[in-house]
Amino acid sequence: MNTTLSSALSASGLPASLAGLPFAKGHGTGNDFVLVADPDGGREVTPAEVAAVCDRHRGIGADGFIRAVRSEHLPEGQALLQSDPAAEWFMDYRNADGSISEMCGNGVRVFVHFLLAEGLVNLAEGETLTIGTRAGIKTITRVDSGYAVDMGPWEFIYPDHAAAKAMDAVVNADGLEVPRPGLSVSMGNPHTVVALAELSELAATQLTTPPTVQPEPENGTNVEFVVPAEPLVENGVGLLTMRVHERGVGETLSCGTGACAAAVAIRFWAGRDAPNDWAVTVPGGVVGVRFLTAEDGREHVELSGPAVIVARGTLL
Ligand SMILES: N[C@@H](CCC[C@H](N)C(=O)O)C(=O)O
Repeated sequence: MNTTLSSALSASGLPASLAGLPFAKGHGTGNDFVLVADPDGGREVTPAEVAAVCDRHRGIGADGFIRAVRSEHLPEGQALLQSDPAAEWFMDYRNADGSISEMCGNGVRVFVHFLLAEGLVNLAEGETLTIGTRAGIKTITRVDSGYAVDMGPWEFIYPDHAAAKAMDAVVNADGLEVPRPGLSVSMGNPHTVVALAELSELAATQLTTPPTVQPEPENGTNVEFVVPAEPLVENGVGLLTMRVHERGVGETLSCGTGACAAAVAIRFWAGRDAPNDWAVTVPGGVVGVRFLTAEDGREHVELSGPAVIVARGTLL
């Protein structure tokens, strides 16, 4: 046995550096996270530590790892405090493989729910809170069904190409009969959205191996396969069903930024009469997406959905 490695592990098999660390486990529509409070920023985590904790067989198991740090203790957070001194808390988000992502839409709701459960913030229904993320400051409102997050403006990853052709990528996945056109959308993090005609096609798509995307955005991409309902709109709400393969994770039961990107792409393809309100059904539940004109005069995307904490514990 490699003595260096074994001495770095505790009896649990987790990195010894993690022993004694208190954590919570939570999820938003089945997209699950291990959460750790590190108010003073003294507990930086390595990719190997994150991957060990998120391991579904030998760790706690999760799609992502979230560290709650006071913004003043991270360089990224300090920069954000200049524009919003109220953004006291920073969501330090990692994918299950230890890689950093700029943003996590389900994670941000669970993050705020965790801050509340830990007594680190107060937030009554109808009140808002700003928090720092690597995709900038986000404003979260506590609503009766959970949390509504102003995710900010969406963007095309390849603006000229997308506007001209309505698609900018070719996507293939096991189970698809032929490669499909995709549209690359940034919600702070990268997404490539593919529309499928039938739910049977969505079910046949295999996401145990990553889809291929040509061209792939520079830092990789999350890939959403989306079936628009027929008819698309019911009572003013656009209806979508989606599965996702997440960068740094694999297939997940839900992806909040992915649901936003899916609504952006389908609304773009649907044209002028497409609605501003969308309900996106994912394997883990339903999230809401709304397009609204924000105070800055730009179109923002609002994501809403539940957040749950299911356990607290201590790593051994
Ligand atoms: N599940 C998240 C997205 C997490 C980050 C993603 N895997 C990436 O690498 O960009 C969500 O709810 O948005």
